[in-house]
Amino acid sequence: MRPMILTRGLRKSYRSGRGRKATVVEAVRGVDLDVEEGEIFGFLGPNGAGKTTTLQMLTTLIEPDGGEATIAGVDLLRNQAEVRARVGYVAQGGSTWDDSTAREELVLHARMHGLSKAEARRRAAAALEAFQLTEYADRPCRTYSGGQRRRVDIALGIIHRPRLVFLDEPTTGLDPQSRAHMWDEIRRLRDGGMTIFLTTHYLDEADALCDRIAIIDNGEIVTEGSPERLKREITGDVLVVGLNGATPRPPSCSTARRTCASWRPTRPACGCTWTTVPPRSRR
Ligand SMILES: Nc1ncnc2c1ncn2[C@@H]1O[C@H](COP(=O)(O)OP(=O)(O)OP(=O)(O)O)[C@@H](O)[C@H]1O
Repeated sequence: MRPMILTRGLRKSYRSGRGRKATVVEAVRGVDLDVEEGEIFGFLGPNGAGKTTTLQMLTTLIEPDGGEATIAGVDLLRNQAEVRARVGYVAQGGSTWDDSTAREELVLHARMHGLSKAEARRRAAAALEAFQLTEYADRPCRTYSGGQRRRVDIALGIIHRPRLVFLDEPTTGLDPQSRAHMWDEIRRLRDGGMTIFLTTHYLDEADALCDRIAIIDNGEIVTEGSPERLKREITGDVLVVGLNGATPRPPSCSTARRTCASWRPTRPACGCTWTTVPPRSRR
């Protein structure tokens, strides 16, 4: 197996404001990742953990402050154009226009990747077929259901047939049936030879879908491994990862850091499912 993503010490801080009022957020604090070719790799963590920032660095949308990365065999810092050509990226917010049809969007994206008109049309038709969208292909995107629109987003992200695709929360907002369909689509991409790196808030999604998972909190990877291994090893009371979009802050813990020994697995009032994982240092 070849590494598809390899990062060492990847870092990113954001500075807002000026002078004495300036604040710095260390969004990603030295992340090491090893993702093998052909894997579905899940990147899990609560709100504000650093998932999107990491994803945006890996897809060249923002520049790291430090560290190294090789993406699909290309040096991220030295050859961003080649990285972009080799990867697909499906953002959280989606990328379709309300008034365009799925077919128009797909043809346009294929053209932007340098394909001829005829080839772009062929690719669009094949993608519509593969994502079971042919029936709706010529209707404006505003008329699609959430699940259909998400399928169009993914078809757009891979129209240039990349070896590696990044999916930012691909199932957020979908109902359980549409989520299950989306999982099937993602597995099908992997079975076709693509490597998938996805972010998610949902532990059940990571468990059902991913070959391996890394959990990030407060800008650092706190644990990684296969879902089976993590489930076997999760015994600690040290870090609580909030699911369903909530950042967990147990009321008894004023520091809300994983060094705080008072953290215990609980079910908070917001109804989130929480889980506990040990930090790297205690594994
Ligand atoms: N442009 C920005 N300027 C300042 N701070 C930012 C910026 N983007 C992100 N941050 C901060 O960086 C940290 C990490 O944010 P990021 O969006 O990477 O987290 P996330 O894990 O993707 O969260 P979510 O699950 O809510 O999407 C957060 O504290 C966030 O407020």
